[in-house]
Parts: sequence; C-alpha cells; structure tokens
Amino acid sequence: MTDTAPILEAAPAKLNLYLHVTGKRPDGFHMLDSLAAFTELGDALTLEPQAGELTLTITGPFAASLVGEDPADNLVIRAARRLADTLGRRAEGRIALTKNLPVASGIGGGSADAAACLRALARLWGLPADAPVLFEVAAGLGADIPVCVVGRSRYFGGVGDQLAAAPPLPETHVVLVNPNVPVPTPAVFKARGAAPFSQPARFSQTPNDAATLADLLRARGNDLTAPALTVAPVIADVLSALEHSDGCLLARLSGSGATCFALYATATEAESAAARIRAAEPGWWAQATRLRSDDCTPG
Ligand SMILES: C[C@@](CO)(OP(=O)(O)O)[C@H](O)COP(=O)(O)OP(=O)(O)OC[C@H]1O[C@@H](n2ccc(N)nc2=O)[C@H](O)[C@@H]1O
Ligand SMILES: Nc1ncnc2c1ncn2[C@@H]1O[C@H](COP(=O)(O)OP(=O)(O)O)[C@@H](O)[C@H]1O
Repeated sequence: MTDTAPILEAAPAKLNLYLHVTGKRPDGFHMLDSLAAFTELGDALTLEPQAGELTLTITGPFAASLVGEDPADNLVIRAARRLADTLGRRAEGRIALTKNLPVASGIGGGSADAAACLRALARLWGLPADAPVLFEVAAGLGADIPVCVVGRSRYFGGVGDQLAAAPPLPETHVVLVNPNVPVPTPAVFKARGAAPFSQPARFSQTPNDAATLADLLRARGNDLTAPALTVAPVIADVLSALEHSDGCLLARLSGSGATCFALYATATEAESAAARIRAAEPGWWAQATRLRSDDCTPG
C-alpha cells in the first residue's frame, strides 16, 4: 500500500423518527418499518492509510464505555476485515475513532462507526459510494448498518436491510437525551414478547416544516417504547423532561433506547431545552443538534 492522506468520515447518530415492528421471522429477527434520519452530531472516524497492522484507537467522551472490550470485536475493525476479506484485499492502516455518542443507546453509534469505516475504505480502494458489496458487508454485521452506510434519511424495511427513498426532511432542530443507562437491543426485543404487530406507515406527503413533520410522526410511534420502559424505567423521566421543554413539538424514544429525542422549530429552543435538562439532571447526556440535510455528503 502506498501511504496517502488521512481519510475523514463523519459517523452521524441515527434516529428512528418512527419505528413499527411489523412481523417476526422464523430466525427470531423482527421485520421493521422505520423512517431513519441522521443528526449533525456524531462520532468521527479517521483512516490513516499505512502499510502494516490494522489498528484502532478510541478517544472522546464515551471512549471509556468501550475500555475492556477487545478491539478486534469493535464493529469498526470487524467491518474493515469483512470488507477486505470479501474483496480479497488486506486491511491495514491506523483508524482513530472519536466516540461522542453514548454506547448501546438506540442511536446506532457502533453501526455509524462501522458504516464510516466502510465508506472510508471504499474511498481508499476506489469503490463507488453505492457499491453493492458495502451494503452486503453492512447487512451481515448488523441490522442498522446498511442505512448508516447511506447516512441520509431513508425508510427501511425487512430487518433493516431494505432501504427506500424518504421524502426530503425540513430544517428541524433536535435534542438528544440519554440517562447514561446502556440498553442492549436484544433485551428490548425479548421484552416485547408476543405484542401485536403494527402496519407499515410511510408518509403520503412531504413535510415542509418541523411542525408538520412532528404531526406526521405523532400519528406513528415507536413500538419498542413499552418493552424498553420495562428494561430501563428511567426512559419515562427522559420523555417527560423533553415533553415539558419549551417549544417541544414531539418527544420519542429512538430505536431500542434509552436515548430519546425531541424536535423543535428553532435552534434557540433546542439549545435552551438541552441546557435546562443538563442543569436539572447532571448525570444525563443532553445535546442540541439538528437533522442532517439530505443533500450533505457524509464525511
Ligand atoms: C432496533 C434498531 C432500530 O433501528 O436500532 P438500535 O436500537 O439498535 O439503535 C435496529 O433495528 C437494531 O439494529 P442493530 O443494533 O444493528 O441490531 P443487530 O446487532 O443486528 O441485532 C441485535 C439483536 O436485536 C434483535 N433484532 C435486531 C434487529 C431486528 N430487525 N430484529 C431483531 O430482533 C435480535 O435479537 C438481534 O440479535
Ligand atoms: N464502535 C463501537 N461503538 C459503540 N459500540 C460498539 C462499537 N463496536 C462494537 N460495539 C458494541 O455494540 C453494542 C451496540 O452499540 P451501539 O451501536 O452504540 O448501540 P445501539 O445499537 O443501541 O444503537 C455495544 O454494546 C458495544 O459493545
């Protein structure tokens, strides 16, 4: 490998703006219908192409959550190795990950990191951003990873692997709140038990502003909320704090939790809600951000 300039990729947080569980496969995986969107806030990954062993260093506010885990198990390294093996190439270089997102929190941080690594390697090896091999490798590593490879709002179906174009989303400000309680995704699907399934609920109109987006979402839900509350009851307090913030248009759990999000029309409302929640609950993580616009390029 000839050494080249470092490759930077953003790993934006994923939000399930709505999430319906529509069925269950014989292998136990659930069929989903979700509108996934991404925020400007996220982890950041740098790949420094270099001959030799593939290494990963993790820094940032949530790096400590991954201390003690074998780096070989990190989704970033697993993604790099899986793509290299599939292409018959050698995975090498230094990867630096800045972990800004809480771990096991329903906003797909690990999935976003793996997807960022796949995009970085695609750039290094001259693959197009929509190369099918990226999505095949992604789907083999985790249900949420294909949509994170795209990094822009998409509907997803199947177990997460069937992506479809979503309507353009309006400028929308967001607060993310996590009570610093990790919630493992399998525990939430297990707690769901034999609850009835929902119908898919894609939009029949394009929301032109944040209030209309919130209205459309209010007619939908996150079917994992009830089971997630049994795993982490503190989620009720997080939702209540967001619902009571000035300007909150909608508050909802993302994915299997415990991170909840709220939508706002203005940055001022979102920033002031995040600041108030941080002051009231110093042990929680609360951040203001906004939805990524669909025309921005990941990275
Ligand atoms: C629920 C969602 C919604 O976007 O998000 P998160 O809460 O994880 O962020 C995702 O579907 C999660 O995707 P991901 O976190 O990649 O899940 P995986 O590692 O593939 O699966 C973890 C476990 O969740 C359950 N699982 C996951 C996806 C799915 N469609 N059906 C399932 O039943 C299975 O028990 C599986 O063993
Ligand atoms: N780069 C990574 N960042 C976060 N978690 C990771 C990473 N690599 C592997 N993991 C593992 O993946 C699990 C799920 O993490 P994450 O993607 O943050 O959660 P979620 O799927 O709930 O959004 C964690 O428990 C962690 O052990």
